[in-house]
Amino acid sequence: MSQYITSIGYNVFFDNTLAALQQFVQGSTYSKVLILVDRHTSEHCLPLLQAAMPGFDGYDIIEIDPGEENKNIDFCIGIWKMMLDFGADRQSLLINLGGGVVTDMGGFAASTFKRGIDFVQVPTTLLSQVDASVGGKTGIDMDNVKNIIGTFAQPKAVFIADRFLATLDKRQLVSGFAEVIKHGLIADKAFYETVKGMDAADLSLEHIRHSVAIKNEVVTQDPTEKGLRKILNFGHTIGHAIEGYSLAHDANPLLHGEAIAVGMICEGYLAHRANGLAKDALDDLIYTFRTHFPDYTYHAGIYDSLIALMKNDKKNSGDRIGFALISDIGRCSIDQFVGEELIRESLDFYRELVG
Ligand SMILES: NC(=O)c1ccc[n+]([C@@H]2O[C@H](COP(=O)([O-])OP(=O)(O)OC[C@H]3O[C@@H](n4cnc5c(N)ncnc54)[C@H](O)[C@@H]3O)[C@@H](O)[C@H]2O)c1
Ligand SMILES: O=C(O)C(=O)C[C@@H](O)[C@H](O)[C@H](O)COP(=O)(O)O
Ligand SMILES: [Zn+2]
Repeated sequence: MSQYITSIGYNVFFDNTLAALQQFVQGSTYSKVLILVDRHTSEHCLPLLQAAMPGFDGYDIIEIDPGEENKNIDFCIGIWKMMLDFGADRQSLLINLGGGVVTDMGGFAASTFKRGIDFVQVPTTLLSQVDASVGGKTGIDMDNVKNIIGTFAQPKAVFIADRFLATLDKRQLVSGFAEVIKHGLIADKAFYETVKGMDAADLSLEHIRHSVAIKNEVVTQDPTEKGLRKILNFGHTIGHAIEGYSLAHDANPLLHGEAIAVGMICEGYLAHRANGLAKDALDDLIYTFRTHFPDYTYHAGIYDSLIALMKNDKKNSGDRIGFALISDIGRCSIDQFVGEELIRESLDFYRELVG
């Protein structure tokens, strides 16, 4: 296995990762090093990082509460304030040690603090290792709209160590599996066929590396999502709306990957109705997601709220709601605009499917 993948001006390390991080930090001339963690990564991941950098204690820790509900401007202000309190300057480095919430919000905080300081991503969930830490999308949510404020800002490096996954609970692991399956569905049929029947816990570092390689192939060609990169958003127009809605209304809200899995079934239906996806491919996709993910039950009364959330999707054009839709397993089309009636039909389709 190659030691690293080169992305948009930085490397994604997979091998001897924490040693590579140590080399990066201790070989650098940063005036200050700050580490952003949430409460869980502070407990489970920070000790591994500290052990990998023996004798190095020249850093300050910023700790936030965990969870998507905290990926917002209030917590971001908290991060900026802590950076100020610790005396961070333009030559400082922020290490984001955590899942996608920490890497997205930490990347955003770093990319805007004093007009931008360096940051590196040390992803600690499956989801952030296969997807969120790579490609430079950073951001926060607002009013249940996902990632509506953000930047494209590339990290200086990404350090992926699968040993962090040992403390991740099963539900979180499976959530990340949704993005692994997505990468197969949009661009690599053989990979989809390989992983679709696997248990998320059996994914190896090589599967993680392959998943990153698929994403990297896309983002290096289109870093700021002018075209091709939109394929990475398959399942997200409806999935993000469901995630935002669930976050606001459910006692135990869906995780990102769980919502995207529902979104990929609904958008799979749209792909079948409007983009030539064969019925047997749709059935296969449905079987795969329903094998791995819990059903989500909702009633038709929420459709207006979901459509209102979809109207904020970044792929929209004017008043048209934009989608990336697969046309076959491993092939995906961008700039598919679908009318509200068919979107509602896809929501009905899922609702009837799960009874
Ligand atoms: N920027 C991108 O390209 C991109 C891609 C996909 C998803 N995302 C974003 O990522 C976020 C979801 O990320 P996530 O699924 O990693 O969620 P998360 O960051 O909320 O982490 C999930 C939970 O696991 C805990 N945790 C993290 N690492 C742990 C470990 N090693 N051991 C024990 N507990 C650990 C966290 O504290 C949290 O409670 C969403 O906000 C989504 O929008 C961004
Ligand atoms: O990297 C991308 O591009 C993606 O779309 C990856 C998605 O899995 C991820 O959830 C991303 O955060 C969605 O971005 P958004 O632009 O739809 O908010
Ligand atoms: Zn996603």
